[in-house]
Amino acid sequence: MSQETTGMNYLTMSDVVLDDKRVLVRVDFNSPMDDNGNILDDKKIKSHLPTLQSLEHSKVVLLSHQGRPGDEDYTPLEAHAKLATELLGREVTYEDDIFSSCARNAIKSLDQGEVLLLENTRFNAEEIMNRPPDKQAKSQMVKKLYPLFDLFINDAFSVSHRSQCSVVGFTEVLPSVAGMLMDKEITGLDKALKCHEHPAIFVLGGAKANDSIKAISTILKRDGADKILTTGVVATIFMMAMNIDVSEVNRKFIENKKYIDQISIASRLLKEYSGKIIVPQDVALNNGGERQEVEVDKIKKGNLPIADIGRETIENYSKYLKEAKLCVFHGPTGIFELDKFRLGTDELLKAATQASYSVAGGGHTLDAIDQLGLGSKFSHISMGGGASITYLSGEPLPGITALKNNTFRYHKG
Ligand SMILES: Nc1ncnc2c1ncn2[C@@H]1O[C@H](COP(=O)(O)OP(=O)(O)O)[C@@H](O)[C@H]1O
Ligand SMILES: O=C(OP(=O)(O)O)[C@H](O)COP(=O)(O)O
Repeated sequence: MSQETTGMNYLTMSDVVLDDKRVLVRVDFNSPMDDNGNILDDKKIKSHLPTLQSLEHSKVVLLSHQGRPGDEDYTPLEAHAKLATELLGREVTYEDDIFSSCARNAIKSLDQGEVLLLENTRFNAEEIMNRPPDKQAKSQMVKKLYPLFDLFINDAFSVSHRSQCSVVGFTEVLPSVAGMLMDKEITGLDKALKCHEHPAIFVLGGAKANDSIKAISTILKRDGADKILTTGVVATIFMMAMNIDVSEVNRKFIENKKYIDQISIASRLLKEYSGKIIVPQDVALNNGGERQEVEVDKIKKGNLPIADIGRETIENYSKYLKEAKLCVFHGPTGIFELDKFRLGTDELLKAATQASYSVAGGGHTLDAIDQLGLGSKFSHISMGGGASITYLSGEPLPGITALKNNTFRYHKG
């Protein structure tokens, strides 16, 4: 049983018999993809190898999502099965459905040691309706699949902040345990959660700004950070909350991302926690592919997209990070995929490693860390961006709560 800090515990793979069992594993293979459907980075898939290697005498079925409906990286999982086959050194068969009779027959005919990857869970409409576990247990996916298994393993920490069918539904109806990656993530992040040394600095950027803004609210409520340094799309929203004119193109960007409602939340947070949330003083605009640095009150002039934080901000934020005892870094500071706009991400990642305990999370963030060769310099690297900051905000993650509740339901003795 885990030694997790927050009271109730969950079981791990070493608490149960795995050999000969029919095991359903929720993994998170969601990876950066190029326009041709190729996987750009194998870290997410690799991170599950310890769990999959421990299941070599079980009949294993994997569930994962990839992207979000409407996004360009919302793809089938065929490429993921191929890459998993290479990485695992054993065949991972791909089934292009989730719970049709074809998929169920393929599951039933699995032999010991075989691994089958089902289709992208988000191809099923019920998956992305965030609902409580008891409701998710009544979804078609759960009802059709669960009778075919003896055990459910949640190894997908990085999506456990979502109350989605494949994350919380099976724990209602099957004995369930945490996978090895899940357990490692919780252990690493608990050290940061228990670190009461100050200053504690969070650098929050990237594109999933609603997750970050929700976490900022919870972090500041529990006095969990001395400063929140905003970057990326999160910073654009806070600038708008401060009535900085970010120009039409950036306003449209926020609108298209459906983040307009986040502006008033950001405005409330700025008032409520005065001095805690820091907003860039300058940014780098994308002027025909070139880096054009301007003070934030000059953004309105050019109607050009914000693509990174500026040099003055980098310098200012680096000063905070030099003093930090705890640093949590989530999300690139800009469009780091373009060489001209990766300066902020590179410099702040380097500065973040100087903290006594440093945590970084999120697929793109880890990609940037890899490119800099900084992986070993962080105290804990989390596969989940949104999940890790939610965890560090002190808010329970539905996927982990579901595992804990399962312990009491199925393993009382
Ligand atoms: N100012 C910005 N405008 C548009 N996109 C941005 C900006 N800053 C960062 N991004 C984009 O955010 C993406 C990563 O965000 P996110 O998925 O939240 O990070 P992670 O995968 O590390 O959790 C990157 O593709 C990056 O180009
Ligand atoms: O990559 C993920 O999250 P992250 O970008 O916060 O690290 C997870 O796969 C969750 O994906 P989601 O944010 O579409 O639910």
